[in-house]
Amino acid sequence: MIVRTPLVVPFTKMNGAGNDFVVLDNRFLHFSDDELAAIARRFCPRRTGVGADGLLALDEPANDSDADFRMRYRNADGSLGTMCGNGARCLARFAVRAGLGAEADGVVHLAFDTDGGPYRARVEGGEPSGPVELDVPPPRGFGVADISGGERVLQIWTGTEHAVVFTADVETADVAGAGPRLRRDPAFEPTGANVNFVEVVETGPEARVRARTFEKGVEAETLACGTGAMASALAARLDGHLGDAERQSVAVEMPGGTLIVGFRVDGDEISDLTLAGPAETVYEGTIAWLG
Ligand SMILES: N[C@H](CCC[C@H](N)C(=O)O)C(=O)O
Repeated sequence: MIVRTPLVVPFTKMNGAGNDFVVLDNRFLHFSDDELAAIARRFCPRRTGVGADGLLALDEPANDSDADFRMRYRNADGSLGTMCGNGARCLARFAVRAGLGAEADGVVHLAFDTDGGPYRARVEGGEPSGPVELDVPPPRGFGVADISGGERVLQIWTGTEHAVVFTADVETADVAGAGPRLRRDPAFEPTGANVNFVEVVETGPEARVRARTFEKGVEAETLACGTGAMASALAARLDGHLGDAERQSVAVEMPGGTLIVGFRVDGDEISDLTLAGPAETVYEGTIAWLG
């Protein structure tokens, strides 16, 4: 009989507005991309694993980067997510607990690299929860997607691919039906897209929308999606639903909580994009990894 001893791996369970993650300090674990994908597939399932929408790994930054850390993200099915807005907010809080960043007036400032570009975070003091705000690189590729069925769907890249569908009532939107269909539409090949259903509730400089997101890689609706909240807010503004304020704030109400998206608009140029919302540590544990 072959007896193998599992590697005991410490992890932290975190969530941002109910979008939940298994978080590893990979500076000491050195898991490869393939290993992180396999760990996500093994431990993200809710009945046979820890239960999470994705896996976050905190890594050393590249040698030529002066960031505090590098974020790596895997969806629950092991696929790569180039960026995860809620995950980034959680990993920033995790990094502060690991002693990274510089404090000024009770706020810790961090810079980190992701597969979707360089980010900055401001983490407000206190544990285990509190607001974390991100400075986000500008979005790309806003436009009407060329969907096979001919329905009107917008697309925008906010660190990862997003589709946006406007609806009069987000409660009754067909997230479980239209979500997986649009997610695999040829218009979004080769990566596929996360699909956001968005209802505009209040217009103006301090606007409010309700949104629900079907996430690729989780292949289900999640309780909140940070890059999806930004996609929803930006598409609502750029598609003409919110007005013409130069400085735009949008409260994006998702099933698990509210995320605040801010940006500046000059014609169709977007700058100073921010994403803020809660990030919470729930528990610490160990997982037994047999490789
Ligand atoms: N929940 C994440 C998005 C994960 C993106 C992922 N599902 C993908 O694009 O593969 C967020 O807060 O932004």
